[in-house]
Amino acid sequence: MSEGWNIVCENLTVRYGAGENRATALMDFNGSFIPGKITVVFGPSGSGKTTLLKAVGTLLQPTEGRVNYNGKDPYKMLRKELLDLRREIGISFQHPLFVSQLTLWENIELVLNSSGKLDERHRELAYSLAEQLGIKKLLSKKPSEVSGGELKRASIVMSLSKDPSVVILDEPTAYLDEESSKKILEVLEGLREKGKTIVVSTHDPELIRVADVTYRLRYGRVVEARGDSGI
Ligand SMILES: Nc1ncnc2c1ncn2[C@@H]1O[C@H](COP(=O)(O)OP(=O)(O)OP(=O)(O)O)[C@@H](O)[C@H]1O
Repeated sequence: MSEGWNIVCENLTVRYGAGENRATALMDFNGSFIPGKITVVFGPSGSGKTTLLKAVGTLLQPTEGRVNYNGKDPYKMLRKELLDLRREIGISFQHPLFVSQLTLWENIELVLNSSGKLDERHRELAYSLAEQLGIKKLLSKKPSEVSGGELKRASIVMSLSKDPSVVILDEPTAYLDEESSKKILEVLEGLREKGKTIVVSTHDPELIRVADVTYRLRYGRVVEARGDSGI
């Protein structure tokens, strides 16, 4: 499957902690993420961007409200159905997770394998993404042997090489120089052309500029929504 999914959030609320420590990170988020559009979530640090991306990415069950993938709530799916859906979601978070004993390439293969996509087509896709993002020569290195920015780009290759229908990237251009950020934008524009559903959080004005739809968050609430997010 390569086309994107329609993701619709209804009154999505996420609270962390319990008792006196209970805090609302996301409040009543209503919005959608649609195929062939780059949807950007931005706002100050702590405004709930990562929380929203995790909830949309099926990694954090909302306290209230719903996420719908083509009309179905992943948090109510049977395990097998949820695992199949997760194979079609490529996520890269701010602090990338790698197995430290493995090379970058082995880490990429690990992700492909766990998605049932360890084949030539996906290996080639990984190589071409690595080339596009300027890290192909580093694939034989271990995570500790490359810079933070290089690791960030490797993590984006890792999440995209399985050719997911839904792409969720948390601050993909953070800590990157202008040239690397531009390459990430080009990758995102290519994914948009392919009709993927693209969800990105950022502080980067350039990324906000190329977005089709934007949600600005403040204290866990949407304070401004722009673009056509209708389905
Ligand atoms: N696991 C957690 N337990 C308790 N509180 C949390 C947890 N994760 C996040 N928070 C809190 O929830 C709020 C939203 O955090 P979140 O990481 O979603 O913000 P953000 O907009 O992504 O911030 P940044 O731009 O700094 O990455 C913050 O107040 C944060 O301290």
